[in-house]
Amino acid sequence: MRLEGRGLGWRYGRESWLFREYDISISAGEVVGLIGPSGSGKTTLGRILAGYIRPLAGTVTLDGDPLPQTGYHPVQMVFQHPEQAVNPRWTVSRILQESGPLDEALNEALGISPAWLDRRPHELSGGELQRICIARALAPGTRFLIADEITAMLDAILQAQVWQGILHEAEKRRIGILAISHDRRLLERICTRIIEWPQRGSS
Ligand SMILES: Nc1ncnc2c1ncn2[C@@H]1O[C@H](COP(=O)(O)OP(=O)(O)OP(=O)(O)O)[C@@H](O)[C@H]1O
Repeated sequence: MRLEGRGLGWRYGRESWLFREYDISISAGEVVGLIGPSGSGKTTLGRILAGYIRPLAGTVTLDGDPLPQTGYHPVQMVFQHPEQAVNPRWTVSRILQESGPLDEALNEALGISPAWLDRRPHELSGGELQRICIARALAPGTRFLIADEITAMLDAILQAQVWQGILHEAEKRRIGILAISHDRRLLERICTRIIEWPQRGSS
């Protein structure tokens, strides 16, 4: 399976184009790093690939077909700020089950404590809540994961543990990953290849 963006272009309102004619392709099982300057449009690209926004130019396809409009989305995105991605009134257990039944082995691999399940988001730390968002995004229907600075708030040991859990799951299920990060050392450790995001105006 292949997630492909062809000729992608985006700009906000009348601002200059953040990117134009941008091509990107991620295959099943690949872990692709994306690194580049702050504010250059990497998150926006991720949102386009995950189907949150339609590109102003170009197309996104999964094995040649447009991204599905209904049902569970095979391209999941996890953001830098987990508190913005969950319903604050729901329990952790309900948040996790939004995308399918609880997966105890995956939760354990991500360092999710069973004691958190009855809590609400504000009763977890940012790093704890992020692991919930990651587990939710790795439901059985996920084929690609767009990971946007997802472990920036974790210390080095937890960061390593969480990525180990994600990579183990991805390898088992041949999930393709786009890891967006400013941390080149992290990307060099986890990725099969790294893409340098083009400078603004260079494409
Ligand atoms: N909804 C929006 N409306 C207008 N401008 C926006 C919007 N979202 C982002 N921008 C602007 O678009 C540019 C690209 O933002 P984006 O978040 O995609 O960059 P980024 O490369 O992911 O940045 P960072 O590495 O800092 O997370 C920035 O200048 C940002 O201020």
